[in-house]
Amino acid sequence: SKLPKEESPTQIYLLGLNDAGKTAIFNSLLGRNFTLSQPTIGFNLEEVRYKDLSFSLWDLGGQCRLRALWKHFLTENANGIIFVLDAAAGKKRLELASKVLHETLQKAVIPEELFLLVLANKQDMDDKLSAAEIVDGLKLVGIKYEWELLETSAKHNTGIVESLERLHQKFN
Ligand SMILES: Nc1nc2c(ncn2[C@@H]2O[C@H](COP(=O)(O)OP(=O)(O)OP(=O)(O)O)[C@@H](O)[C@H]2O)c(=O)[nH]1
Ligand SMILES: [Mg+2]
Repeated sequence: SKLPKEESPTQIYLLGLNDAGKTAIFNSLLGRNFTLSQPTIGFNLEEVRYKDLSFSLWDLGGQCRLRALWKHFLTENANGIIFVLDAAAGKKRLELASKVLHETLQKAVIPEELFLLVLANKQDMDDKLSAAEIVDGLKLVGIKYEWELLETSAKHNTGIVESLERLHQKFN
C-alpha cells in the first residue's frame, strides 16, 4: 500500500570529505546562520522544509575512518546525495573526493533513480577549481545517476536557495 508522503519522506544524504563544509551546508539549508562547526562524529538529522517540499536531511561525518559507515546509512530508500566538495582545497583533494564518491556509489545499496547534487562549496575563497575542473576531476560525465553541479558558499549563503530550488524541482 502507498504511504502518505508524511510517513515516507524524501531521504537526502550530505556526503563528502571532512572539512568540505557539509555541516555548514546542513545549517544553511535549515536557514541557520553560519557559525563555527566542529568535525562531525556520528551524524546530524533534521527535517528540511522548503515551499511544499519536506525532506529528511542526514549530515554524516566525513573523516577517513567515518566514511566506511556511510554505506550503513544509505539504503534503497535513499532519494538523493548532496556531495559537498571544498572547491578551494586543490587537485589532490579533488582526486581523493572522486575516489571516495565512486567507491560509495559502488558499495552502497542505492536506487538507480538516485539524484546526485554536487556542491562546489567555499566559493567565497581564492584559488578555486572551476566547475569544469570539478566535473572532470569527479568523473561525473558517464555516471549512471542523474547529477547536477552547483556552486555554493555556506559562509556567504550563496547558491543555497538555488540548491533548494533544484531539490524542490526534483522531489516535490
Ligand atoms: N570560507 C568558507 N569556509 C567554509 C564554508 N563552509 C564551511 N567552511 C568552513 O570549513 C570548515 C569545515 O566545515 P564543516 O561544515 O564542519 O565541514 P564538514 O564537511 O562537515 O566536516 P566533517 O564533519 O569533519 O566531515 C569549518 O571551519 C567551516 O567554517 C564556506 O562556504 N566558505
Ligand atoms: Mg560535519
